Amino acid sequence: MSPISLTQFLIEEKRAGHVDPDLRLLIEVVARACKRISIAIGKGALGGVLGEAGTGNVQGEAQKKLDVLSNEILLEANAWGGHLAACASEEMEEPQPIPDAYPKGNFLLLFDPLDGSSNIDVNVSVGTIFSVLRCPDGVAVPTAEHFLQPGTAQVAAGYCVYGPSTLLVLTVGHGTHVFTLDREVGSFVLTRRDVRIPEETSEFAVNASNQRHWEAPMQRYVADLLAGKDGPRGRDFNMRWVASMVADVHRIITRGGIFTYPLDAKCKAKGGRLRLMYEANPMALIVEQAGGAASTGRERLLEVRPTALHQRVPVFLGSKQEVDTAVRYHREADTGT
Ligand SMILES: O=P(O)(O)OC[C@H]1O[C@](O)(COP(=O)(O)O)[C@@H](O)[C@@H]1O
Ligand SMILES: [Mg+2]
Ligand SMILES: [Mg+2]
Repeated sequence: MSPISLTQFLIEEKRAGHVDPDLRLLIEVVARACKRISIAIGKGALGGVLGEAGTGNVQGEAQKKLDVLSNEILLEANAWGGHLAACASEEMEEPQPIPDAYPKGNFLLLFDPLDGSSNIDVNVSVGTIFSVLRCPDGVAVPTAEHFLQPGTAQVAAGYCVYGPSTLLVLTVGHGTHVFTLDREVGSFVLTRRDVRIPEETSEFAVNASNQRHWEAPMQRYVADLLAGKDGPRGRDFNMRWVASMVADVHRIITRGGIFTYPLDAKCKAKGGRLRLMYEANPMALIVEQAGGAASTGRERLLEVRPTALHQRVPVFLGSKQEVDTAVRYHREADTGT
């Protein structure tokens, strides 16, 4: 069968009633922006895009030049698009409404323009994560409160991973699909349709350097993984940690596994490390649509009621049985059973 492009795939999805015409065009605009980011990243030091920007963001983090550049590329591309009412980003304190001079649409776009920032200067895979919501009816100038919708309200979610090849992973609520950027042609081509994550896994991803700060159930859960076949799990587990969520999640989309950034004493006051609206929620929808599961350790991630645009949450996602197991450890600790 001849490969189909992202455009052809989205036309098929539109015909199937899975996406409306405006959402189809919005996804194409985001994909084109990711292609531009991929080109900028590919230039590396030659393009002067490595290193610090010298500015900070609402998270209190030092911004990398590529954090700022990727944010600008996404804002500019979407300002023109005509499918949005407003954008929100990890790199901006408040949402950015589409300027009056530009055509507007009915969607709200959230993004983490550059995920895995700590890996930019060491040439390790990084990415872009995005989530699409509907703008509530009758709202001309959306503010942060209009974005505070649970993950179940997402109409589309995706990430682009900038690695040896550039991949776009997308769901519009009917399965999860992988597209590869054909750099010669300059377009994304469908390379895996309807991905399924294996239910069981022997691979886990966590920043183990935080271990002493973890809660008791997390300590016990990882101790049993490390005990391997000599412990209660009865088999050996392997560990991976890229420290780019997009790369760690893409490995799970490809061959299974569990990714976790749990609550720990260091990030407890903030509610977690990873951001709900433009990291956890889009990844949770992508993973669930591929047959996996996503939880905070105590509730289904997609059902978390958002209270703030940049709020953080604990994250457990990936192979269903393993996420269920991690949740069971937390439930047992919380209920004393
Ligand atoms: O540095 P740590 O503690 O390993 O955390 C790594 C995590 O932080 C992140 O880099 C946070 O995302 P940003 O790079 O977009 O801020 C995730 O991609 C990754 O999973
Ligand atoms: Mg991120
Ligand atoms: Mg980021």
